[in-house]
Amino acid sequence: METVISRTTRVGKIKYTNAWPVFHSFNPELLQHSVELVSEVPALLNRRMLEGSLEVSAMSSFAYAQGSDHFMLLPDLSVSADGAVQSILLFSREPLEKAVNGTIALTNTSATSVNLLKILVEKYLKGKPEYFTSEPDLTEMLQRADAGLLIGDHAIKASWENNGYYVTDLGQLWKEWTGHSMTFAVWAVRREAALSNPEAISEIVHAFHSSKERSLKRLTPLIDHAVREIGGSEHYWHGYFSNLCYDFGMRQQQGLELYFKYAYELGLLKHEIKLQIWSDNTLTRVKE
Ligand SMILES: C=C(O[C@@H]1C=C(C(=O)O)C=C[C@H]1O)C(=O)O
Repeated sequence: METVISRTTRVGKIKYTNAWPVFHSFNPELLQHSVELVSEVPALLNRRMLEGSLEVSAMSSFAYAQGSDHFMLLPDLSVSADGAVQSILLFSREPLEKAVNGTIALTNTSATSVNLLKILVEKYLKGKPEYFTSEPDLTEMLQRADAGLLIGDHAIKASWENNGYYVTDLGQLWKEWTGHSMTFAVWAVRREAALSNPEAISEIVHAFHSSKERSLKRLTPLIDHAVREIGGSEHYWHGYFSNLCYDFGMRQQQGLELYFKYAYELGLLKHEIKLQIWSDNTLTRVKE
């Protein structure tokens, strides 16, 4: 674990399209404080946040919970879905009821969704599969397993292929079972950075909020970029970005708290989680 807190704030960016609206207009060069942007899949950002080599990051909500003593959540930022999400998908050779008693390959890029799958399988579907972790390659996964879990752009691309697999959207299944929204990613700051560099964190939070607002007001630049970089149609991406929710209000918090409760009950999390949200005011109080 690093103990030196550099004055440059290292900020992690999820490199999947689902997080683009918060990052699209987030330009470190326009900020007064020094910011270095690190673009990676969620599992790597999670590891770096937990070991302390990033100060701020979008990360798997499950990984936030694992290290919640060290983190505060940044307000009103998340990647959530109230129902189908379109990019957290279980592909199976057999219908779901059968697949959940076979072998399931789990992408090594995720933390939230692999544990969401375990919760759904164990508590809702009453399955007893064997799991193994794999690179996010569906063909390889299904050579060894009955089903494979993909997230992000890997899931999106696989959903476009006419591969004949059964496809289960975990956001939809969660909603069907619990009636709740599901939060896959949150934005967090390490506590020591929030205390030692409050002005930088405040500037970064405001920059995220204005990027999000700008993107959602005008999706066209993001849609064009996604079509160029990933493929698919404008119609697809318009639907995808409009369907996801980037807020972290009561509805999202309640869904996430339920997910953490179930994860704790199954022993996937070692302790119960109380959401702690950063604000300019809290910091003023802490400093007094
Ligand atoms: C909506 C998504 O949410 C992602 C899922 C994550 C996870 O499972 O750990 C982490 C970050 C999110 O960006 C997605 O990847 O499609």
